[in-house]
Amino acid sequence: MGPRNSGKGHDKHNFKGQKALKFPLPLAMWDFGHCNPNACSGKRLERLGCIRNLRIGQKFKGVVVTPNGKSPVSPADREIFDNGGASVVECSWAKIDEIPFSRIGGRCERLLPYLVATNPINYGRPWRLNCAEALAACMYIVGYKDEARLLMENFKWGHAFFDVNEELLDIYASCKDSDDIQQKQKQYLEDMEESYREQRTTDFGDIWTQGNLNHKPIAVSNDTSSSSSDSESIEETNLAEETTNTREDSEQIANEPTEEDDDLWRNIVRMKLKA
Ligand SMILES: C[S@@+](CC[C@H](N)C(=O)[O-])C[C@H]1O[C@@H](n2cnc3c(N)ncnc32)[C@H](O)[C@@H]1O
Repeated sequence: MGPRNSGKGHDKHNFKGQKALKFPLPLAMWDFGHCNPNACSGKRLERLGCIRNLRIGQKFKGVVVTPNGKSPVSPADREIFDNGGASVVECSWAKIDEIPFSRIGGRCERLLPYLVATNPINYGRPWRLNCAEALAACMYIVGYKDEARLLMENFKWGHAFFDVNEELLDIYASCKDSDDIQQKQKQYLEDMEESYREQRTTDFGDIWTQGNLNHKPIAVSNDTSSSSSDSESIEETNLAEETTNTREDSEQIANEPTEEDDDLWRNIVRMKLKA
């Protein structure tokens, strides 16, 4: 489904001297061309006329959603968003080391708080959102909830992002600033970890009634087949392999857990998705 213009009051957001985009808020990206055009959410948004390209060396005056940020985006960034929109860095997670962060970015560089990817490549993986998810999360948190949903309507799996993250997104959107978000995020993660550990204790208690479970695989509910039937899906498997083979990049995102934690968190997410 193509983007709809959700209407009033957004004309002022179109960039001066730029062709009006087919999305009501100004979105932009630095595209490093790492990803297959058929599998890349940023390129898809570009094809649909929802996002514009930035040059390397060009700074962005709105909110820059980037692993190079130091604090999470929050409702306190609303004014900056209104003055310039939001941008992302379209690149492969595997090649994030190669990004010349000093030549891109802007004055408002932000991380995203804990959220779970639902795109077919990184489904169920915390922190590692694709460009469309990252822009939608930023819009939602600063208060453009309808526009965030509108953007994700361009992806077959887009609704899942809100199915999985809505509770958290609403918590973040109701925060005052990034400190508040960090506090709420910490509390949320601690609660989730605790309920996961409790659940595991219960499962362990039950284990004696289930015979030998050695090597029994964990039931994983991250089947992407149902969501990978759109045109982007053909190359996604390759990209997924590329991504999972380069886990050493995980420390690139300040809040991202270590590889051990990553497994823990994926299990927690699975538990939550099954609940
Ligand atoms: C690394 S690219 C991967 C793009 C992917 N190939 C796609 O199809 O969209 C994702 C971009 O989204 C933003 N992003 C995603 N998760 C983020 C997070 N946790 N914190 C900050 N930025 C994030 C960053 O701009 C990042 O460079």
